[in-house]
Amino acid sequence: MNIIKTLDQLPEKRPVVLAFGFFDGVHRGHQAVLQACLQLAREKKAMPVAVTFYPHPLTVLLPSASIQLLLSESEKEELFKQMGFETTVVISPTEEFLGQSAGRFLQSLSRITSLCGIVTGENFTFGKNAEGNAELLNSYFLDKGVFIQIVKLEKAEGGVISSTRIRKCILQGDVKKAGYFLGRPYRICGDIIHGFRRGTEVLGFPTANLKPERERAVPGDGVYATRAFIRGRQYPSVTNVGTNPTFGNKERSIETFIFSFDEKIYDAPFALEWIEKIREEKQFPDIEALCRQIEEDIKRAKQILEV
Ligand SMILES: Cc1cc2nc3c(=O)[nH]c(=O)nc-3n(C[C@H](O)[C@H](O)[C@H](O)COP(=O)(O)O)c2cc1C
Ligand SMILES: Nc1ncnc2c1ncn2[C@@H]1O[C@H](COP(=O)(O)OP(=O)(O)OP(=O)(O)O)[C@@H](O)[C@H]1O
Repeated sequence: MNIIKTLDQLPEKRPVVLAFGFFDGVHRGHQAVLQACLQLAREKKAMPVAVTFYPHPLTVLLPSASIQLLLSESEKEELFKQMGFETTVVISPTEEFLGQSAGRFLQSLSRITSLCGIVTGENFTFGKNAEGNAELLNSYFLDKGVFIQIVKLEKAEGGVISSTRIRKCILQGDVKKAGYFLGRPYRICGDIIHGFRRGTEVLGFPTANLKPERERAVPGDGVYATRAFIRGRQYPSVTNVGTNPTFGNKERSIETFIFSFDEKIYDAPFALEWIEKIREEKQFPDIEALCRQIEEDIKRAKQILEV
């Protein structure tokens, strides 16, 4: 994947079709925009380019805001690549960039000599206070030889699919619905860290403790059917998110019990796919009651994962 940092660095000789957005999650709505960009580029014999941002514009305008993202920068680029994009522009948005008027942004686009098409969704906005919209983009380029394609909004379950809506589902534990809106299960990559070793020594259910990236959306507390990915292989598993009230931990942890697995995995890259919530995390009166419940959780996870 060829990553460039500004629109000025786009090739001057080869025509380009751009798709604009933050694209967090690369959900089904984003996929419609990106597919339309690939298709238009094929028709125009042009290079399709996804134009995105990092960090999230909100955190630039409001540094105290914390946003819980659905993808890391590299995961988003990998998804663009899998769809067929060879080049991505990742703009680091400054306050000045975000504060420019819609008119100035349009002028800067019209200076790209190789620009032959732009694709966005119906709800795309740009410029200070989101004053520019898809309609303005269309009217501005009407007589400038740049084809503007506005993609209809992808909807599901009574509303428009959006990154914000998917983040809410995940925080509320509805990872099944999040996966439906994303078009694939929600996935978190991260390092394995050491827990208190109670899982192995007290309960008989050893767990891999996942430490996700700092800005990552983590499903709400509860027990989930999950799939773990280690060294390119996938394993059915069950994951508890929470503070382990039975033991009164202070910190929230993400602990995965992988079925039929007894390797040491501290240094291996680890990823977890979240399939469906099983139950809330609870305080148990004793360790035996917790263990009995974990046995039930494993049975239910196996049903959900069909293993
Ligand atoms: C499937 C599963 C379900 C769990 N459910 C609960 C729960 O409801 N309440 C709780 O206090 N701890 C629960 N735990 C967490 C255990 O308390 C935890 O695995 C144990 O404290 C080991 O922690 P350690 O890895 O830090 O040693 C669950 C663990 C697993 C694997
Ligand atoms: N449901 C959708 N259907 C079609 N296009 C969409 C949809 N949602 C977003 N888009 C388009 O995808 C591009 C990226 O949008 P953006 O990153 O703002 O996503 P979003 O899901 O709307 O995010 P947020 O929830 O943060 O507003 C834009 O061109 C936008 O118009």
